[in-house]
Amino acid sequence: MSLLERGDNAYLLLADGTIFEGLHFGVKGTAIGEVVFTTGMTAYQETLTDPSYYGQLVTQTFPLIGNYGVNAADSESARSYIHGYIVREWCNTPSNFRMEGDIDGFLKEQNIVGIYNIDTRKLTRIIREVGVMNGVITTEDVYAKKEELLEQVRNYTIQNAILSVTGDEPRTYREGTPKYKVALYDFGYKRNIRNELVKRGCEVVVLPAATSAEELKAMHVDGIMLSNGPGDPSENQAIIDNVGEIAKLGIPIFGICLGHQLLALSQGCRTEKLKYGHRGANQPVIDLNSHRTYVTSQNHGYAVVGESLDPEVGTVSHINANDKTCEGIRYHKINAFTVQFHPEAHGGPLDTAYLFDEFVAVMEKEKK
Ligand SMILES: NC(=O)CC[C@H](N)C(=O)O
Repeated sequence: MSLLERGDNAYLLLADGTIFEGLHFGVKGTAIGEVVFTTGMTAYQETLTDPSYYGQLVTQTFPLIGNYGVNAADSESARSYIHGYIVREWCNTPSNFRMEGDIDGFLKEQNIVGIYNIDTRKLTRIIREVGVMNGVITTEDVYAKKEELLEQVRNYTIQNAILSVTGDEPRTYREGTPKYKVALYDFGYKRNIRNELVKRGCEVVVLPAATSAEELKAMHVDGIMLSNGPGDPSENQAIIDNVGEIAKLGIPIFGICLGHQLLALSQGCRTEKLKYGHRGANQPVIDLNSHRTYVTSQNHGYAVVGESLDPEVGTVSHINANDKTCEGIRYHKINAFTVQFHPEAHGGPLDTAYLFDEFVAVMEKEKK
């Protein structure tokens, strides 16, 4: 019997009432979330462990997932925060010299409900046409419980996102004799952001999201990294106010994704929800200064409204080549630059890793 014919039933019910019938992998149960798609053809483990996916049901547009297995080294955080996983087909005979297990085992270990053998192309087309919507994966009889589930699905919102994923105490990482000390604000950070900094001679102190500007000041850091993270950026007023205070310290700042959005909000910008977001490893981004286009890794559902940026405060430095939304800002009055995409990749191309070099160069200049 092929993998596609085997196993217990699972269902995906969307907020608009559409039902997909599939089979279950991972754990059994019922999981509600916002259904989003990612177009990354590889790096499923990095996707599963990127805390920015907190509260979402993630579907992969690539039809075969799991063929190179999973391992401890490739996780982007200590655990997975996604609510559910949706694929066309998963591979139960993975093969790779680095593998330590398979995707089904990984989902079971992480307590994640998965569904496979559904038409993920059809699902993606619905999301692209209608926009991101909530849904539920269940291994129970969806037809018997449809109305009850629909009510829960329609009332679902991602809440307390940052506080659900941030660490509870500062942690320091270094290699050899570091030259710079960087505070990494953990809004749900991906490990490779930390690694890219450590690799460039930084001692990285990962800080809980609520660490105040005053506490930070006492640490005498050379630079501040504002991390990626989950949820609607505008729903974090206390953190946005704190980021505004942090920006006043005069310490060089580099922000990625949620960090970019939070800094922009603190500087008077607005954010908006995109129809279906940018998630994948081949998003084209134009650097408006050099006119070069970079292929970038992305995972976001919201964006800073470029027009809401006061020209005295900053300039939009990058835009998305597809929908022209804001992908980066250079600030004039504070020593900061931020990007909506992921220069740390994992997965995806390393085209924009040079931004970490730029951040180090800014810190070096400030030191002198
Ligand atoms: N990767 C991120 O930092 C995502 C930021 C934010 N949660 C969004 O969806 O837009």
